[in-house]
Amino acid sequence: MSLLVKICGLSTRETLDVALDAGADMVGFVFFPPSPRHISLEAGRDLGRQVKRRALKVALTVDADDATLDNIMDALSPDIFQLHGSESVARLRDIKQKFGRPVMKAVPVATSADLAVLSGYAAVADRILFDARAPKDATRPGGLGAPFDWHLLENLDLKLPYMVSGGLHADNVAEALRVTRAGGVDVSSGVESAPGVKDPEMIKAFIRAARATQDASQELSVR
Ligand SMILES: O=C(O)c1ccccc1N[C@@H]1O[C@H](COP(=O)(O)O)[C@@H](O)[C@H]1O
Repeated sequence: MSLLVKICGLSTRETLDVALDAGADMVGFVFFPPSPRHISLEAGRDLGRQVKRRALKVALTVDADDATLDNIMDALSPDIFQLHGSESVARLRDIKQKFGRPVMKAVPVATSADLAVLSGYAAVADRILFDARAPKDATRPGGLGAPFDWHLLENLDLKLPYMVSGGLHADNVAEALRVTRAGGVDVSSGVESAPGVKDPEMIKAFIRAARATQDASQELSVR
């Protein structure tokens, strides 16, 4: 299966176009006011229209209530929800049933004990996103540009598709993919010149570097 590349935290028409033109499979929009990448519903509506099915639209939320998700559905009509808070298995089931969209559950990772939650989520999530666990005093649970120890996923036996994120950038994405064997990668800080400010050249370099790992593995398999 081909590698999924997600560029998250897009907030301008210009950088969204750069990500789409460079071949992002998923474009993420953050609906979480404490984040420097938070966008309004109106911006979500506008950016969502611009996507025109060139990539999957991902709505990132953190422990959002039904009213918030309803508003996001109306504005962005996301293809998938990225649930980046402490949403329970029951809440995932509830969201899927109420909103009829697949869900990608972010699982914070710092030690192997953090993987214990997988058996519960695997029964209901459509995809798992492994992200670095944020420090206790962080203002947000992700988007901090910090990696986790990818070797914790080395012996992972998960039937669901999964992606990795946390501190990825053009120079380490190949190694992250090699170690984790993930089917996708997600980046925010690693393609920014400052928190919330996406950099077109960094977006292009990230997508190029991720795709290069795919080309290399295809080359190996035809030999
Ligand atoms: O981007 C944010 O501000 C954010 C806020 C709240 C939860 C998650 C957030 N971002 C996600 O975190 C990971 C890692 O990001 P980074 O590349 O280390 O900056 C990624 O999945 C973002 O989508």
